[in-house]
Amino acid sequence: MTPFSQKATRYTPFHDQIAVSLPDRTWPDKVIESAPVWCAVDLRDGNQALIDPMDIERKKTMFRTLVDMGYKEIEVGFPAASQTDFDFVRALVDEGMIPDDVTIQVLVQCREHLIERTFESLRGAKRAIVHFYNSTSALQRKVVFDASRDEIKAIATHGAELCLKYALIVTPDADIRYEYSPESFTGTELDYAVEVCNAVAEVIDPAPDKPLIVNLPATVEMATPNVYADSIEWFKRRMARPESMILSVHPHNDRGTGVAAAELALQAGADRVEGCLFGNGERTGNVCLVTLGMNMFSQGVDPEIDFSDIDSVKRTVEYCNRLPVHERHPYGGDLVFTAFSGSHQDAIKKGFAALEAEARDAGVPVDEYTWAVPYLPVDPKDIGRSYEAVIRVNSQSGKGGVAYIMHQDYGFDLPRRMQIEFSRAVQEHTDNSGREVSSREIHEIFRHEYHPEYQPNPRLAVGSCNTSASGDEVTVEASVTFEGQDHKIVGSGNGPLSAFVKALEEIGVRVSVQEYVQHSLSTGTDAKSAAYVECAIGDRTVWGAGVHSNITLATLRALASAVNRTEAG
Ligand SMILES: CC(=O)SCCNC(=O)CCNC(=O)[C@H](O)C(C)(C)COP(=O)(O)OP(=O)(O)OC[C@H]1O[C@@H](n2cnc3c(N)ncnc32)[C@H](O)[C@@H]1OP(=O)(O)O
Ligand SMILES: CC(C)C(=O)C(=O)O
Ligand SMILES: [Mg+2]
Repeated sequence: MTPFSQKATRYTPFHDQIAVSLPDRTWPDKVIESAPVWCAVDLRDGNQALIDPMDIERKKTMFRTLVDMGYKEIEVGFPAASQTDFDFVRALVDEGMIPDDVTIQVLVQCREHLIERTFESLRGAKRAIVHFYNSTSALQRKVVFDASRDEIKAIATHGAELCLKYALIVTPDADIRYEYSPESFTGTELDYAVEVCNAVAEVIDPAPDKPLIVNLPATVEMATPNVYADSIEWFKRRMARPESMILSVHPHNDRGTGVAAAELALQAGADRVEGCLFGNGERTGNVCLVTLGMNMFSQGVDPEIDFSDIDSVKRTVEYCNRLPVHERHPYGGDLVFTAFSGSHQDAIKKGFAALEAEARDAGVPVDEYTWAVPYLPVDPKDIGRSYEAVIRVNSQSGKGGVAYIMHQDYGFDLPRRMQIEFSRAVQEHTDNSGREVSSREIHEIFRHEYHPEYQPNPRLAVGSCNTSASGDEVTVEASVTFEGQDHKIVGSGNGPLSAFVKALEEIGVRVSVQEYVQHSLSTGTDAKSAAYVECAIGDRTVWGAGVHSNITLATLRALASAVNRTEAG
């Protein structure tokens, strides 16, 4: 059997098939500064690639979603192909579902009976784009049509003539515009593609106020996206009636670079882009309209499409297509705003804190302040997603992620060295389980580690306490249980904590406090306080935590929590 490494010799490099030479290209220096004309082809190209094509209810749902998002040109089907597609176009027209600022588009081959039926589907429509196509590629001319260049060009021009004919006969009162696609453009010699499109333009006779859309599909993506961009710029320079022609692109994603191809094509002068939500479509899909639009948004360019509730768009697309959107799909996937790894979590946590501080200093609401958080290209909230899933913890996570969850979900603002200590406890758990640990589980681990009432076999428990002050001196009287014995202990110091440390000496507990932090709990039961103490006890340094509505009791419990984390000595 031929080894895999030698099988590559079966494939012809693209540059040996199609010559694209544009040494004076200008597109690499261009920047996308405004939205193109978008055309959503989910209901045609997307639908023709589905395992189970959409039924009429699904089609209506998809159509409404596309309209609500702001798409103004929507390819709604191939009405001559099936009764379902025909009926759907009829339903859109008859039920008045097409808003005045939206134009439906229908696709048809350059064959008379199909063109006639297509116009029948549009009877009564106010306006539409009739999109006719034939393949022009060298390969298809040979194997599908067995026809010469001139014969293939004649299919296109005859298709254009038939469209004009049936528009007059069937839809004389409608505002019909035309789109022509030299299908398999990427496999077509460029000089020939321009010859065919200019010949079609000659027949259609477009005008600036009624332009012809010339759509150059990467029916199969065959080369790197810079080659597509070169071909678009090359073509645009040679369009016979540039003022009356709209240059449209229709990238597919066979090489996984559909988005890049569309973006470089826009730099190269394309005016319009056809694609599908979340990249549904033939084989590896059409170019993803969500990614393209959101890429613009993330560069400060208004895509003129509303992505403010991306989850609901995703749910609709999954319902209509009966295909899942991948968890890693740009912008919409479930995991794309989630960091599991420690250093990312640390940076995100610091980024959020810095953003909030800068917005506060500038007196600007944080959701209007210039976005800059590491690892998050856009603010998830701008597209209707929450911060809940931004940080998730598994064995790859570090203290930043654990601290973020403790703060975000439970209001605990753990001191830095305590974060390090606690994250070791969480890490031990994730290493043992080998899986992600939920926010609830992290809280549970925290309680077992630090809360005196949950700690296993606590040595020291604080019951009630009284404090009194005289001058600078504070006296604490506390009832405690230590290693099973109840005690009433008293001590004085310059604050309740040092007084309690002193009192504990009465029962032989020696503690040296290294750090003490307290704050009110900002979430949940607002009236409570949290206290954290770092203590040297014997030869160990450990943290303890306490929560109570009384700050002194929270502090004493924190100290007890630290004692409970050491062995009897
Ligand atoms: C790249 C794309 O996405 S293109 C769009 C593809 N989408 C679809 O095809 C979905 C809907 N299509 C269909 O349901 C069917 O193809 C129909 C109903 C339109 C036509 O069905 P049929 O006539 O039975 O068959 P089919 O599509 O195979 O037609 C093939 C014939 O049309 C010719 N043909 C194919 N495309 C075109 C075209 N665009 N213009 C003119 N002739 C064409 C072929 O050469 C072939 O001719 P032959 O029979 O003389 O060999
Ligand atoms: C019909 C055409 C535009 C098409 O879908 C393609 O070439 O991919
Ligand atoms: Mg296509």
